[in-house]
Amino acid sequence: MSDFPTRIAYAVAHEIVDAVAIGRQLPPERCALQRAHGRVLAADVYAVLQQPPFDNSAMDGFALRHVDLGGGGETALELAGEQFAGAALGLRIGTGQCARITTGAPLPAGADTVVMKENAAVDGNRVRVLATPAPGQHVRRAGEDSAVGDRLLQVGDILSPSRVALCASQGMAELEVRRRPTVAVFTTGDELVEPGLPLRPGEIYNSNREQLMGLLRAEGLEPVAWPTLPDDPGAIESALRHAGNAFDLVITCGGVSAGEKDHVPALLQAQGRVRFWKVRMKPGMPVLLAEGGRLGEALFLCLPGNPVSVLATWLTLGRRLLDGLHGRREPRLRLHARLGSDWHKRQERLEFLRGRLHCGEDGVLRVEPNPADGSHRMRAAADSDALIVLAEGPRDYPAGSVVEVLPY
Ligand SMILES: Nc1nc2c(c(=O)[nH]1)N[C@H]1C(S)=C(S)[C@@H](COP(=O)(O)OP(=O)(O)OC[C@H]3O[C@@H](n4cnc5c(N)ncnc54)[C@H](O)[C@@H]3O)O[C@H]1N2
Ligand code: MOO
Repeated sequence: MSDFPTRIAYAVAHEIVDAVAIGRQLPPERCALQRAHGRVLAADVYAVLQQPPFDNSAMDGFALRHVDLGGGGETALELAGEQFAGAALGLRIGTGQCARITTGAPLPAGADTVVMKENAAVDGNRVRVLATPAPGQHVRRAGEDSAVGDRLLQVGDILSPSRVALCASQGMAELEVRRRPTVAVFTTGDELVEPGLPLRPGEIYNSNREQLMGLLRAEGLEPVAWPTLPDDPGAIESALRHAGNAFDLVITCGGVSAGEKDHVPALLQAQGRVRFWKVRMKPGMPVLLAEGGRLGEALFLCLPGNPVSVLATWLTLGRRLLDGLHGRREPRLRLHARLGSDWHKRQERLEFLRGRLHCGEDGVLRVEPNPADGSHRMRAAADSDALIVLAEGPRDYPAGSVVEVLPY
């Protein structure tokens, strides 16, 4: 009997990943605004300024007092000055007057409405208003977007460009974000050769490293790739111990299944604390999650060697672990699509297919499963842009069935 969960359901793997991550949330750090894109906020953001900070014009035109406009017909007003976007000049608009104004310029005192220049004609210092604006038209009111003290963003929010811009509009030059984990990436296997070098019979090129590095970088991480490990328990232990003491997250790939050369599970069972090994999903079944124990403080996420298993386990479990470590508040967008053709599962295990997404003019998202479903079929993964999640249990999925999809 193993003293850790094994052959667990996908949903249980998610629960364990969440529990492990919550106990290891990364500490906050200050970060320059310009570097905050994509980071996760570690503190709520409150407005220190009202927005807009002052009443201002939404159009290039003339600021006026609405009471001065006649009921519907043309009105001539005296041009009393100009206020462009920039320092407020302290202009005041009196009865029968107006001021030239540009978009974003502070509204002169007394004015309450803007007529856009296309609806006005200038004749010396007279301005004829050709089409009467509604009261208050084209004025952006101070504070209509936010008031001082409003909570603008919350702990755990991802800093999208709009959110970084929102902080910039508040004058914030630094933000409190979660530190990103440091990540070491290992590929293992005596058969692996680096692209660019000659192959001998029985050997293959190492493709998983680049796949993993790309997937990790897409999350904004800066992973460090270690030299490929041979299928040698001593070499694996030594390298993983070094990494386990120096990184937050160690990701290995290969050597995690049942073969004579699969040394990773035994090492982590002996030296670390395995949180689960083997999830009832295909591909990716032998995936293992462990705390380092005597191998160091790091978390160890050990992915199966088959290339599509790497993709599936990272997208479904790895990213979730990362989100938990970051304390990400909003879950990633969950998408569903209609299957473009029938699919029959050969077994009951949860299965990830690869497929291509497209959204027709009817607004319905559809996904066409790729028939090459082996976990070594990299070309099918490359021809696709989404994983299709077929839940544990049902085996027959007629075309048109609604399935979850994970774009990649
Ligand atoms: N008797 C059993 N055999 C296998 C089982 C099982 O439960 N019992 N599980 C199968 C499943 S499912 C998977 S997935 C694989 C996973 O095996 P490992 O994680 O031990 O991975 P390896 O054996 O090292 O490699 C599997 C496969 O992938 C190729 N590979 C490995 N690393 C790379 C790389 N960096 N780049 C490209 N290709 C790589 C490797 O050559 C193998 O072909 O085990 C099944 N077997
Ligand atoms: O689970 Mo393995 O990942 O089928 O190929």
